Amino acid sequence: MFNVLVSDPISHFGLQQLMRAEDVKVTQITGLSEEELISIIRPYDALLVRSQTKVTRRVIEAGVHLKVIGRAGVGVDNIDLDAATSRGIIVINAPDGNTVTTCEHTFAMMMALARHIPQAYAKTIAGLWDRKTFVGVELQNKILGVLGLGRIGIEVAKRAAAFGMTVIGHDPFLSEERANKLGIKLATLDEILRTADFMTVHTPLTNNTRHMIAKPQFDVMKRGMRMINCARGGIIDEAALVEALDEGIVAGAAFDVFEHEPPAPDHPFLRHPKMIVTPHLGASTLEAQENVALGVSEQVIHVLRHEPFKNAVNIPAVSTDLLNKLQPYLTLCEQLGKALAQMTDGSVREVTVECAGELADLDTSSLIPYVLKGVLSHHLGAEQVNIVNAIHLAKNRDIHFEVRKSLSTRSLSSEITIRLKTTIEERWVTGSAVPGVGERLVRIGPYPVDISPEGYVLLISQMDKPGLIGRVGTLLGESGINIATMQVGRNEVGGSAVMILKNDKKASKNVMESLFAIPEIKRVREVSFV
Ligand SMILES: NC(=O)C1=CN([C@@H]2O[C@H](COP(=O)(O)OP(=O)(O)OC[C@H]3O[C@@H](n4cnc5c(N)ncnc54)[C@H](O)[C@@H]3O)[C@@H](O)[C@H]2O)C=CC1
Ligand SMILES: O=C(O)C(=O)COP(=O)(O)O
Repeated sequence: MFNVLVSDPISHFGLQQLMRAEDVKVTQITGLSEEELISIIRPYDALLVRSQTKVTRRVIEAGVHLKVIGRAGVGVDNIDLDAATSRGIIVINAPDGNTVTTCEHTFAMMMALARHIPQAYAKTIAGLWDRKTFVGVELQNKILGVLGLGRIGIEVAKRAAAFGMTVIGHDPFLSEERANKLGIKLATLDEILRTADFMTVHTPLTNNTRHMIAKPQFDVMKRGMRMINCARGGIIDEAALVEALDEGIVAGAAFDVFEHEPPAPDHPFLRHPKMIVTPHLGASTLEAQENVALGVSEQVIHVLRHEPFKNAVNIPAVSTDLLNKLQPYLTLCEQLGKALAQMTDGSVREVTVECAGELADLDTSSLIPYVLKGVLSHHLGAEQVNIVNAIHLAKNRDIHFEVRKSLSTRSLSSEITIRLKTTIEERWVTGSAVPGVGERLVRIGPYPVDISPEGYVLLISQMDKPGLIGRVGTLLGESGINIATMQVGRNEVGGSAVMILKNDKKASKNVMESLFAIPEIKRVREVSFV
């Protein structure tokens, strides 16, 4: 049974997905302080949050059974991603469900700002009929600067065009071609600051975007600009904005988000006559809440059940098409890594993944976590390593890793060679995934083999001498070890040779020592794929 804790108000409709699952027990407790969350998190396998719960390093460390943190929404700045990644906890969000709803809120804010709707409403219901103070501006023929042209920014740009606005935008990841198609003129931040009549931000809050708009930016800004922030508090420096409002640089600002939420009662935004504010309502529509709760619940169940999942924010995203092509090689990579870790002495320094054949045409960088998982789990314990934290653990240990492409393939259409360099030696193994047959080890170092990576494999390096195979067979037989398959290879008659035996049982320490005591045997290793 998987225990799931829901610590923020999440749509019941979406949660039903979790509640109906026979192997999931859902507990919903909202409004917890950090200390309270720490005190109850221990038995939970999954934590589901929105933006209120701060999933700090301390919370993550107390959640010793956590496998996944689900964010029913987009922004994950309330979750310590480094802490989750280093603990191998998958963080999942629901990236699409909040797009339209936040875009529409941005427009609601932009229009309310242009026409002073909240201020006019307050006066009207107070019994005053003031038509002079609230003369607004039109959106038509104005320049809208959009900072961050991802899902929400692009939807905002599309709607702005329908209002007759000219849209200029800045996003390091939007190509000129795509921008042209969307009718957006790409601009630098400086150009936006100097020319836009309205500016709206739609970036995530990161170390790069924190205070992206601060005093130096207000200093060059077009006088009379109106600003909207329905993304995250902290992207625009709050104190600098208040100053710019007071100096008349900014004509008005509409904010849905604050650097600290909820803001203190004396926060200057709350009583500034040129500001309008909402309490982080961008995502708060029935439709969006159902969408994000459903989306994240589905993926959390997949993670818990070890089924394929999507929308993880701390694992590099791979397209479904690429993932389908790489799928047959994922287990192979882990097994090859596992084999090498058991075959080598010394501490691991370098791991290289060399792809040959058709694989060489693909982006195979996502194979790395699987190889590292195989290598590291031998040293650190299988429980400690997974594909989320494998890269992090390798980097922490100064293990260098890279993917190389090789254009040649000696036998099968696609092969993967993993090389492991340690402080004292370098070894390599090659494998392939054969349709209908599964994973195969096709070379150990230079020696061709054909082994399915399962069970126990004895690797013996010896001198090529008559009678040796018989002696090894007898020794294993007398120890009750059944040999499933045996392969031998040599460089030259009487030279160095290898013997690879696949056994049904693990060889004991005594057996290993007896084998090594045979004078012609130079090295014996057992690789366990169990
Ligand atoms: N007020 C609310 O309730 C909601 C707020 N949000 C906020 O909106 C943000 C954006 O959401 P989406 O559009 O779905 O995310 P997205 O990931 O699709 O788009 C973000 C865009 O910002 C761009 N970007 C990053 N750094 C930048 C920089 N320095 N300058 C310019 N562009 C930069 C990225 O390249 C990306 O295209 C979220 O991260 C979240 O913080 C999202 C949903 C609801
Ligand atoms: O999805 C996001 O990034 C949001 O900001 C929405 O936050 P919320 O789920 O409403 O607390």
